[in-house]
Amino acid sequence: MKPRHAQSTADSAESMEGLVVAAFGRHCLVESPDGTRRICHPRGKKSQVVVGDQVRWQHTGDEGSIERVEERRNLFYRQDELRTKSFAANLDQVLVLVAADPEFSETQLARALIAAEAERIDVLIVLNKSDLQPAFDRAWDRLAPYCRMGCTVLPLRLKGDTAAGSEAGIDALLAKLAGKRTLVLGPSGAGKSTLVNRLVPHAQALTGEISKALNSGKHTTTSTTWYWTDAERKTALIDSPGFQEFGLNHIEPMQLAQYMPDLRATLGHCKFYNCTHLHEPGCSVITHVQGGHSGSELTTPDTLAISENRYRIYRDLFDELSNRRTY
Ligand SMILES: Nc1nc2c(ncn2[C@@H]2O[C@H](COP(=O)(O)OP(=O)(O)OP(=O)(O)O)[C@@H](O)[C@H]2O)c(=O)[nH]1
Ligand SMILES: [Zn+2]
Repeated sequence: MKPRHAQSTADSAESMEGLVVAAFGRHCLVESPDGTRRICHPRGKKSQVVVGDQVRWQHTGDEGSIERVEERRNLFYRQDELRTKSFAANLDQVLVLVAADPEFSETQLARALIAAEAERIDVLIVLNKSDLQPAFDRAWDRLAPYCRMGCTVLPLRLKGDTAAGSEAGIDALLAKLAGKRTLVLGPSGAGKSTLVNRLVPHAQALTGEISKALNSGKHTTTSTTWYWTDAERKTALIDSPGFQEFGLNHIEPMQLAQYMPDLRATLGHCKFYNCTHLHEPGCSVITHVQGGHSGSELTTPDTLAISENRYRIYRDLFDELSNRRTY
């Protein structure tokens, strides 16, 4: 089930507003508009809060009890056969950080972008380690289809071996983040911790404090954390693990092409209204796949070209989602 709108019956006049900035099991940390933070517990067994939720809460001694979760603008989540994992709610954008090295998985990237599209959340792709050549240029070329389909793709260098290799691209990135709530995802080794530490002073200390408060001193390496990058608390980075194993069980296979902007641009002209775009004759998607699956020879450059890799990802995902087990 998709926990889009968890609500309890109580809505007392004494309740106060707050923002969920960390969640772990049945505890969460709620920040008041004045910046103070307090451990709260959701009331009722079913109500579930996620980082980014706006809530109404009441004092219960030193802690608080969550009375109500406000309706979510969006909820970014993944779902595999066994469970649903919510990353965060009410996001302005998802930033996928990949690097020239280690080589990133395009399938993983595509999955995260599809999950964002399905919730109508903007995406931003950042390619880190521009100091590493020729790996960087190769990775940049692999991202060309993403630029073509309308994603913003930014180059970045957070570190380098030489003096000349100090940071670059950070200003352009900051401009994209300003005033927004951005979930940061990325494969291990891409530089996610380096980025968070660069943009959030004292991030490590803060994470330590949160773990201690929520998890009685143990390290919660698997939880999602909210950071303000500015004293005014206008720009937020939400750091979350879980880029690997990005399950899309919540996506209907027949909807999949709608969530892939390059495929979506070619929709509406297939011969069959219920075309799966896998093998049907007269399929407008297949016509635009680079490498010519349709056999049709286009004489002018195809502005709607779909890369072979992107189409392969579509086919594999369609197959996976059609064969998923439902409970
Ligand atoms: N050459 C180069 N190395 C970088 C750059 N940015 C980060 N690194 C290095 O890449 C390595 C991985 O960075 P981390 O920030 O630990 O990566 P991470 O994504 O948090 O990875 P996990 O901790 O495994 O999740 C570190 O050794 C960083 O110093 C860069 O722009 N260029
Ligand atoms: Zn089709």
